[in-house]
Amino acid sequence: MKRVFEIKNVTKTYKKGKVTANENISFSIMQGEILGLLGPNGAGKSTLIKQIVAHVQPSEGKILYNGTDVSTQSRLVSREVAYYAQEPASLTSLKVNEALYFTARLRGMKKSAAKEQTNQLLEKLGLQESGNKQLKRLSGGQKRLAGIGTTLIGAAAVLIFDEPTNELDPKKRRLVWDLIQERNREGATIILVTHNILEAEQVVDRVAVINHGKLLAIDSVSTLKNRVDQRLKADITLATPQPPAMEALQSWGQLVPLTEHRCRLLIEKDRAAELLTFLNEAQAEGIHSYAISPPSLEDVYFHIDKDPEEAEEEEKLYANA
Ligand SMILES: Nc1ncnc2c1ncn2[C@@H]1O[C@H](COP(=O)(O)OP(=O)(O)OP(=O)(O)O)[C@@H](O)[C@H]1O
Repeated sequence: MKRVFEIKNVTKTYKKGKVTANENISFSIMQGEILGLLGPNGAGKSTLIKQIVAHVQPSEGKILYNGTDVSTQSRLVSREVAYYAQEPASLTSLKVNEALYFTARLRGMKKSAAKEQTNQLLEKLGLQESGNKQLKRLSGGQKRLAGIGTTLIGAAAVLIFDEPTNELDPKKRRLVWDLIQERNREGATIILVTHNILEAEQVVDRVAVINHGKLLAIDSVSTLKNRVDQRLKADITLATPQPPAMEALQSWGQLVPLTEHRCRLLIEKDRAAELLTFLNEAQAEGIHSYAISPPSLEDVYFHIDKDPEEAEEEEKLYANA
């Protein structure tokens, strides 16, 4: 598979070296993939993206786009790589339809095609009524949708989305993920910066986890999941503290008390069916409700991103259970 971007030993510091936003990061972004960039606030994700789109220069290292340094081809990158920052200062005085249309033109579309795609996207995103409004006059969610429109418009080879579904209602979230996946199926490479691990898990091929400016892991979702505890989690809500069923629960696997009314049972996969039967029968004995889930990308994230103190605390908790 072809490497679209190669990030090579990138370090970015601010404030004369006092703040290290990215530290010696190296990885490649492959053509046609959906790569999720995960990490907590201040981890260094936006800094990395700004360097990928050549808005900011690395302090050390370099970034190649199709084999050539991005800093020597920033015009080409801005044509081929669609990125809408979370709070773009420059576009907010434009009307929504102007922002879409001009972006399409900047990406090399002919006037008539740009107009047509602007109208199509306004309709798809449910923004027809807002087409003539200035971006700064839109609600938070509408602004986000307009930003997604400016990323989707044209035929960019790479699309970068920063928290695309923030502030969106559930229907619009679904719509946005569908549109992103549609562009990916058409061949676009997608980079997705997000905190929303649960939603990202549905769409990403690979995940890069960043914290404190460092790349902590990069791999496919399934490989990363293999790094965490493979047991199923049964999260159980108790009708009363210490109900009669509690003793029996302990014989099923590792039982971790969470609160007075909640506990987590970790069981081997092959016992799930039996456990379901038991839980249904045990409801009369003080089990209020339950949910059984396999390892998730969220587990992976917490596993990778755990600081040593937290890890020790958790180990103790599980050891005492
Ligand atoms: N222009 C700047 N000048 C000084 N420090 C900066 C600058 N931009 C970012 N930083 C610092 O670099 C670090 C990484 O910031 P960055 O915005 O890349 O994080 P992020 O992962 O995108 O966070 P978030 O999820 O909150 O958007 C932070 O400590 C931030 O304060």
